[in-house]
Amino acid sequence: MCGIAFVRLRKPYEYYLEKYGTPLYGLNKLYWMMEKQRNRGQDGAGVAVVKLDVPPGYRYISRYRSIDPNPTEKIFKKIYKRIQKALEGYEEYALNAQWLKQYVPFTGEVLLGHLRYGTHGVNALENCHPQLRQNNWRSRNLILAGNFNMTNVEELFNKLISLGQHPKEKIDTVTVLEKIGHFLDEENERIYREYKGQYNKQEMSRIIEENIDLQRVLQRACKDFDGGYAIAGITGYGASFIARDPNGIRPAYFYANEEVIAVASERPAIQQAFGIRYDEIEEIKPAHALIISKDGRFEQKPFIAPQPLASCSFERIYFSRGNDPDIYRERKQLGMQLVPKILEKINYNLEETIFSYVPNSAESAFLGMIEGIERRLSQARIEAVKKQDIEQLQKLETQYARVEKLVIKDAKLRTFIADDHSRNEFVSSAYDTTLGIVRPGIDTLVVMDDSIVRGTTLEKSLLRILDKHEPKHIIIVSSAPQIRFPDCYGIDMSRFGEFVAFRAVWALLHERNMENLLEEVYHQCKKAIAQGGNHENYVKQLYAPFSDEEISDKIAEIIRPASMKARLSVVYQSVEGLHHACPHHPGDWYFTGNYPTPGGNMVANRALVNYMEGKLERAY
Ligand SMILES: O=P(O)(O)OC[C@H]1O[C@H](OP(=O)(O)OP(=O)(O)O)[C@H](O)[C@@H]1O
Ligand SMILES: NC(=O)CC[C@H](N)C(=O)O
Repeated sequence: MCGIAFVRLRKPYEYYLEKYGTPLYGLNKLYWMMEKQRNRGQDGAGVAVVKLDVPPGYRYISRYRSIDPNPTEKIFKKIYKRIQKALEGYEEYALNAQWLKQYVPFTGEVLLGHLRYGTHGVNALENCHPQLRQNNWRSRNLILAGNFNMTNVEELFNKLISLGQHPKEKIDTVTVLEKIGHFLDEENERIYREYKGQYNKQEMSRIIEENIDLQRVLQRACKDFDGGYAIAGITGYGASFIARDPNGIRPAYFYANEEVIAVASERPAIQQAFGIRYDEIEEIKPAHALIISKDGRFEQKPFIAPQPLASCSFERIYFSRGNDPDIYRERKQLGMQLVPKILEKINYNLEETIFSYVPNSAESAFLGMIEGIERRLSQARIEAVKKQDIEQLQKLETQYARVEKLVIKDAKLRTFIADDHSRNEFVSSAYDTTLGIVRPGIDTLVVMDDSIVRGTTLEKSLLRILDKHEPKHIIIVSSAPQIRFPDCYGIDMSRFGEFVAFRAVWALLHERNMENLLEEVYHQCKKAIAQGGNHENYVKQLYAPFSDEEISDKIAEIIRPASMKARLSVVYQSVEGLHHACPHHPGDWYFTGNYPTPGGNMVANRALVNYMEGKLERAY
């Protein structure tokens, strides 16, 4: 998913030194926003700072990146230490803007931070953002960091080659950087040609910087992008942009006052760093870029034709921080609306049921579920009073939802976004439980989780732990619907073999001797890939013959550890339920296979072919 954090100081640098008494004002805000977005990426982080109007001969771009287990902390420690060291013996200049900007790194007005959750390329330092495209002409420098994933990297890569470029790697970060960089170069040339003869070469640099049209650069650079993106870029002279994809798949928010412009992938990061109200934060409109000129003026400008809204609902269910007030309410609603299904599963027997949840992102959905149960109980009491049904009233008087904290998560990190190599081991050691609470052989456990993707968290850890309580029945409730299809817009879920829902369908197809459907779909997908162009998502046909319940039951069979004694059921959210709870984030391709871009269908088709042919590579 990746997280972006951006700060633009709109006033002269000395203003902040005077007002806040420190050269670290912008950096501290950036640090805060990055810390509050650590949920978005654990593979690495990076920070780049651009200083405005530094004389030639002095560095004006500083950048640190890290793939340390605590990368943000590591980077900022290093930055602060570096600044402190530069000031040693020169303490009297600590608030001298001109001196700081000439001699101390990271003392600039335009700051960009990034937390990486890699979807293309390995978890190496060189793949961390911000990425730099350097040049001796200041206006040709480009610094880029983004939350994005492109489905058509191959095509974009080939286009770069046809332009005569020689890209150093075939990953989307490089392709995106080179693509935008190329059109920034062309924009430089366009202006040069326009003013040629009117100014000398040195003056020309200023003229170019004054006239660069970033909207035009983005219009030309992004037109072939097929993917989800929120991309932040800074030019060497300080003008910057944050561009959001035409479907609004990836999130981006901003806040501006007379001192700063701040951008982040999530609202709580901005709200907390600046101590403001939520209604002061705006969403960057899909298909628009927030363009900030060198002098600090800003405007949202369209750069691509808008497409139907498909904002990622998985952001709401799991990815984003749960303390965004809207997300909090949506998650509660997701949990609340599962109550009828759950009550049915436990035969309305609250006395012998314990409710709990998997920390952390499922907590709000769990609270919603409990609120839903309490509401139903109070409704039932009101009805019993109305009917003067004393017996029912007496029964209801002692009924309540038995809530216990059964699962404890020791690890601070998120298991889902841990890299593939360490994930299994990490999952098995991440959770612990509180024994001695459940009545063996009597109680049923209802445990809320936000998502079941690979099912490894349940299979390798939670079910084993929960079964130690010797409950009669364990019901795992997922606040998200079944994850059936790959994501190709920023979440690293690109192989069918990773989805427990797909493994379930695979098993069902074989059990019912439907291998011919599998063969047929495989050939359709293969043909589509060979033909290229726009195709439908043929893989949907594999899910079509089965009901949600059939797939859920098969999932329960698959994730059930061999040693487990309790009965096991899995209850999922429906897709309609998801849309009801999160009406403004209709993107649901991982649940439905309805991709908002043609490249998405191709990714699903390719992922199936890869699976059938035993290829483990990503499908984009
Ligand atoms: O089915 P799986 O593929 O195994 O993954 C799903 C699990 O991973 C996530 O937890 P995570 O530890 O990432 O995050 P959290 O603590 O923020 O909820 C999610 O909340 C599920 O519990
Ligand atoms: N999750 C993301 O947004 C990833 C960004 C980019 N595709 C990378 O792999 O680094």
